[in-house]
Amino acid sequence: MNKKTVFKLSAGGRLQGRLRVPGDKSISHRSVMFASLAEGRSRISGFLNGEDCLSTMKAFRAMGAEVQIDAPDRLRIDGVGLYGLKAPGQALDLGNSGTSMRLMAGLMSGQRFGSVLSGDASLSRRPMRRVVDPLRRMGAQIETAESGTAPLSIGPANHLHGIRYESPVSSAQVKSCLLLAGLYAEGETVVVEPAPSRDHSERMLQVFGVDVKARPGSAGLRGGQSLHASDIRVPADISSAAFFLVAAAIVPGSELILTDVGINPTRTGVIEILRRMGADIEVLEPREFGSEPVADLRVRGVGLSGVEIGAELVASAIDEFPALFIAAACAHGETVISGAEELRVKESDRIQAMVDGLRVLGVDAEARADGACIAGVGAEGQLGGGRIDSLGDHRVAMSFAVAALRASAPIVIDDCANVDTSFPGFAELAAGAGLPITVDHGHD
Ligand SMILES: O=C(O)C1=C[C@@H](OP(=O)(O)O)[C@@H](O)[C@H](O)C1
Ligand SMILES: C=C(OP(=O)(O)O)C(=O)O
Repeated sequence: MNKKTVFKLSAGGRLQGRLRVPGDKSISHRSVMFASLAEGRSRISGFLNGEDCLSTMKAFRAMGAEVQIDAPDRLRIDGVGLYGLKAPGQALDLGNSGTSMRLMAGLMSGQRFGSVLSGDASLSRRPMRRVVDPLRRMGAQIETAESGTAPLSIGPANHLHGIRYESPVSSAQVKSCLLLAGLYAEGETVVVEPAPSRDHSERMLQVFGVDVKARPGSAGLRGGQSLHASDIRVPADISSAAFFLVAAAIVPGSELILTDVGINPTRTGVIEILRRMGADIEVLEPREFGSEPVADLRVRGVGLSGVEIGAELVASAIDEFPALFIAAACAHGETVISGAEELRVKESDRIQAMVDGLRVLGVDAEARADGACIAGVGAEGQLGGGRIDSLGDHRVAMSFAVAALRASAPIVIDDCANVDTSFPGFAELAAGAGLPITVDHGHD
């Protein structure tokens, strides 16, 4: 019997309405981490009550941070101060969450006690040398499995010293990891990246009173600075909104308004790419939630055209590519994606997973080392139906759910339980807006 969660979609449909997707995952993780390290009480609203952020929350509770859940999206955190965390009794299990593991690798490297960070099968395949190597250069005692993967064993901090690190990858996880270690290091820690990655850590650390020198493509701080409690209002996650942007954009006649969406410029590549494809997206009432810009987004369905997406747009849309593969499959003409090799080391190999799934739906798609080439069916054409393996990757699962709007036959998607890591309630919210989805949770 199938024990896994399956999404079942009938073909066709059109989305309409006004909705708010859950809180930003990156900002929610950081809110728990920084509030736990701060002195005083912080209140978080709009928190993403998804499995990944709950893994972070449980880890900090295990180290003595007082986290009260006032409502699923409201937390009250009594921080323990920069040196107040306690040794956890056991390994910290970070589930499916790369962000938790990489950021905490930096933080734990600065503690006076040792720790072990572990994760599920997918997280245990993901590369960790990108954080371990620079952390060792800072003086951290940290070991990986032979393949450079989790579990990570981190020894008690001896003496960390700041470094200037030119990262070969654009990664907010690497940058944030080193900044967190840098809080415990002597001198300054500076990270320079080939292209700017999301800057939520820099913005939020400043809110908590840390002097961070941030410029597009680099960030630095001096060690020993303490954090002061602050209230955080988390915007709706543009990475979750992306499924709805694509869902409305690929079906002429649809119209959606997505409210309170974070539009930090390091995250808005998906809007830029969809607009280049011809999508009608309006940014309404731009405003701020603390240090993060937000707006309502109105999207209307019109015909899309294929485009070339190069390396310069990859970092600002990194998690939105699975959804963009679906937009490309529905567009008129060819879409060529390059410079996106990072997609191969996410929860799944997202280039292969998306190309394989599109082929099941009859789309002419080819995987390349650093991207893909997708021949779209155009506004008049249709995708086929079929059975797709999401490989347990939340974003692959949600992307193929959206594809059903343009399919000629039902789509069944296997292994969808991990949608709860980033977007709890996706199926219900999408069904309410008109996506013909039902969920089969399987049986034990
Ligand atoms: O810092 C973060 O919160 C994240 C950074 C990105 O990863 P990389 O830093 O590996 O690009 C992104 O894919 C992930 O979902 C969240
Ligand atoms: C890559 C992702 O997350 P993480 O790296 O935190 O697992 C994601 O959410 O798409």
